[in-house]
Amino acid sequence: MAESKLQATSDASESFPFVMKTVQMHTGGHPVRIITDGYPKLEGRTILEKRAYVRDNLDVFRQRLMWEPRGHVDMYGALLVEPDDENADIGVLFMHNEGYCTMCGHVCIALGRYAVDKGVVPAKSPQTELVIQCPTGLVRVWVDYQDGKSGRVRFHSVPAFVLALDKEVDVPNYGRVKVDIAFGGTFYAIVPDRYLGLDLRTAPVQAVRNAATAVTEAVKKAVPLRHPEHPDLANLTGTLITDGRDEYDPTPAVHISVFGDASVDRSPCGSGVTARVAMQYRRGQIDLSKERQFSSGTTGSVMTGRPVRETRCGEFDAVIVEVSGNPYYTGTAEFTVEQDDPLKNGFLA
Ligand SMILES: O=C(O)[C@H]1NCC[C@@H]1O
Repeated sequence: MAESKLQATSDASESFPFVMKTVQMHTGGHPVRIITDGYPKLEGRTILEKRAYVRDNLDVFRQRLMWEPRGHVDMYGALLVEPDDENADIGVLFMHNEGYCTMCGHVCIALGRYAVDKGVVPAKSPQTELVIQCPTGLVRVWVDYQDGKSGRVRFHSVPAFVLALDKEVDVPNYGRVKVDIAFGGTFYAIVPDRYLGLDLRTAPVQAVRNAATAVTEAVKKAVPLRHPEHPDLANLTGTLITDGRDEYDPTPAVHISVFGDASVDRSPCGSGVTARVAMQYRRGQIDLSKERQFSSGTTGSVMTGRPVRETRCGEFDAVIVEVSGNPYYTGTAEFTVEQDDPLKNGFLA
């Protein structure tokens, strides 16, 4: 398959000084560090097995690239892997400050553009279609392509569904709070800001980070998650604190996604947009084919979200959601790891 030339993995054993190479992009302000060289060869037949393998055997490589001094608490990475589904053009594992998310929309948007620019699929105007295999499943991607330049990207993720509406959870320091829990390739708790005594328009990001983290921890303790297809998909990635403006409106709805170990998304969070649209659709607040704008409360960057068709996921009524956004290149990097560096494997201060 054409993607093998993009693999970042090799049989080479680790020797120092160790070098890791990346291409850097961002979608809506959130970093996408695409690893192009320096990862050991992965084991595992399926993409979920490969995800488990890197988590259990190669986590130090994530720490070196996501944590300080090469990264930071809000860094995000993408490791390209051989897909195990013949319908996929490329496979990807996602990584952040804490581990390996099963779906990431802002990376799929950046990776769509990157894959077209690298010739994984032949570029076609006005748009080029490709399929990315993510741990959550196959994601269809369309990349605008005009006059030899790739641009805006939209994707259809796996079926999105609601697990719970208005679930009451005790959140230490915030009281009893009603949360929605929805799956947009991974699970999110969704809570309007006023339920937590916040106003997204004025709250300091640190206050949002703290409140969302408290909700995530409380939901993890109180609500058992399940996914009909695989137990590895039953993870709560984080919490979306929203402006509560879920009835359809042509102006952007705002939210902030806090995921992993209290990492704050600069983008509107593609999997979070998918989950929020699934929740809005279930509540009858948005119609099929009506597009809504979603703005990040951190940067003001915008993604669109649109329910496109109903489907099922096991016992759940589900919906396919289209999300779009703009990815940009920010550079390339070559990172060095020296053997005698006591902090060579990274840290979070
Ligand atoms: O866009 C997204 O879906 C992601 N952004 C960071 C956290 C999520 O994985």
